[in-house]
Amino acid sequence: MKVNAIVAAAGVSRRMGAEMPKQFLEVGGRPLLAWTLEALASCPLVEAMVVVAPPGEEASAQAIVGGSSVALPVWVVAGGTRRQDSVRAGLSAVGPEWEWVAVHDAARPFVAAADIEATCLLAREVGAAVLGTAVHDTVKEVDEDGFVVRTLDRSRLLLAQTPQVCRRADLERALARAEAQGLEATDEAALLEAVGQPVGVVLGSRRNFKITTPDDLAVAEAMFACRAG
Ligand SMILES: Nc1ccn([C@@H]2O[C@H](COP(=O)(O)OP(=O)(O)OP(=O)(O)O)[C@@H](O)[C@H]2O)c(=O)n1
Ligand SMILES: C[C@](O)(CO)[C@H](O)COP(=O)(O)O
Repeated sequence: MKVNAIVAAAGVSRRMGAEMPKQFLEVGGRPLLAWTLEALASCPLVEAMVVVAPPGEEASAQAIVGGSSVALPVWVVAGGTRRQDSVRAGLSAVGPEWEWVAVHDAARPFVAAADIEATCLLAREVGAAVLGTAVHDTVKEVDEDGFVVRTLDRSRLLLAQTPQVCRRADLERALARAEAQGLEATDEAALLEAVGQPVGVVLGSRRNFKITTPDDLAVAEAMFACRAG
């Protein structure tokens, strides 16, 4: 099995509120995107990557690729307004010789090679797979006035992470269907579910959290400092 990883790195980082998109911020002394590319490249099944950059920032992304230790073929393309637009742009740069793609967030630099591999292998077995974690807190449904309505059964809930792995052709079909039906989704699994594709689950680690807010960035700094020390 050989996998082409589509790295979604075209977001604007509204919740981070920094002076530049978070994927270009220095964390642990290097751009966040560099850590993520190297984490993906550490999985032997990943044999190429497509980095989806904010439109107009392709050169910055290319410079980060060049400054990383990644020795795989890497293409850089411009993304779109929504995550699914960016993934679609990335997918269009993946040639038909690639049967399998793994979509991964640039904002998840701590993904483990073993978890990427397990997600890819489950996808090969069942058609598609997503990495995620169980819910570790009690989950409440709340009404618009801020009062608790009920406590949900969390035993069947999954916090979806990336990578999310499937056949190139299935993702293309799911994205095209979403476009035709005006469906918006925050991850690939939701698009695949909508076309009836079963999606298996690999339970991974909370270390693979998505750097979303300034608090997350502080946690990431501490984790990189531990790794270096
Ligand atoms: N149009 C978009 C939106 C998001 N992403 C990517 O998808 C990943 C997960 O998205 P998120 O963390 O929500 O990033 P942003 O969209 O940048 O953040 P925010 O929602 O706070 O603006 C990120 O690596 C981000 O760069 C993307 O490639 N293209
Ligand atoms: C794909 C994702 O990382 C899974 O958790 C997530 O959905 C990305 O976007 P979000 O807007 O932060 O939900």
